[in-house]
Amino acid sequence: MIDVDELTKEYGDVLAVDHLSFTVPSGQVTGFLGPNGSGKSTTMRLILGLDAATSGTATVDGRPYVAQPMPLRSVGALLDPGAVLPSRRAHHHLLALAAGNGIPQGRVAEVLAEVGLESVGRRRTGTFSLGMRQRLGIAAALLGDPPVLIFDEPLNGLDPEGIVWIRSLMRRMAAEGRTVLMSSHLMSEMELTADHLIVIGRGRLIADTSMAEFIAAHSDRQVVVRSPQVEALRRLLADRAGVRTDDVDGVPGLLVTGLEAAEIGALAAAAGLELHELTPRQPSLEQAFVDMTREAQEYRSDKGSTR
Ligand SMILES: Nc1ncnc2c1ncn2[C@@H]1O[C@H](COP(=O)(O)OP(=O)(O)OP(=O)(O)O)[C@@H](O)[C@H]1O
Repeated sequence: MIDVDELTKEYGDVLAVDHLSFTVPSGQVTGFLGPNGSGKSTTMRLILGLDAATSGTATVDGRPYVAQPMPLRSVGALLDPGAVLPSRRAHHHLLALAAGNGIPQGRVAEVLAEVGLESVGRRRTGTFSLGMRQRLGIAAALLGDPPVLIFDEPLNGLDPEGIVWIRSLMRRMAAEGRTVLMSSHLMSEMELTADHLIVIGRGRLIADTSMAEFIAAHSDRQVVVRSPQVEALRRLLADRAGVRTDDVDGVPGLLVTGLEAAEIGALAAAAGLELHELTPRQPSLEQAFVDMTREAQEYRSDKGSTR
């Protein structure tokens, strides 16, 4: 279990993490979300003792990372896949990590196979693509068979097969009872992978909730409506509902909030307007996140406006 308590990090004038508290439980995948610069990587670095907190604490299974007797056996992390010497061969890189953490050498071949790099293990990492470096970073994280895994943007550089592979790896690790914390900007993938979400904005906690609750709480029910008489339809609906232009799929239409599809159909029929599409939109994490971010920005500008 990861415990973050009133964690705060200042870089000069920048408050990167601001009295942040949350718990990441075991047995599920927890997604870590926030707009660019919201403090996700900083929080992960603080949990891993790579940076010192200004105040507050972060512990893994009750101890700070630096106090773990065999860190790689306690926590596996992928933060910066570029942080490998380019002249090092992949399996030498892993052997060195294993030796420093009391991990049997045989484990190196196992994790190389697990991440699909067994055939290139003898190659120098400088010749690796971004996706291959990412896989090597994941191999390093898995090396000590740790109960806690922390992944910062693990999907970067991965091809579609790699993305599906990460999803099943994360799900399997959680099903085995491990604690899995992962950040990603790929919302559709996050929606398929995570059970729980920690959402931050400007270093502060915005949401700590299940995926289903987050989507339900932050996305409005919307209906996509297309019509050859789109302007007349807009005028008809504007008094009764939220109406935005929506040119998803390249066909101009309206995105209507606050009316059911049947109500829109009835109104259009009564006004003699022709409809070409009337589709309730399934709420998604992507939509919820965009809506939430908009709310968070309003919250932030309220709080931040000193002029
Ligand atoms: N070493 C550092 N020195 C100064 N400022 C830093 C440092 N590391 C991070 N910051 C600042 O802290 C804030 C949070 O950055 P952080 O990288 O943690 O965000 P993030 O949520 O991971 O962003 P992204 O989604 O873009 O990866 C940013 O304003 C960033 O510029």
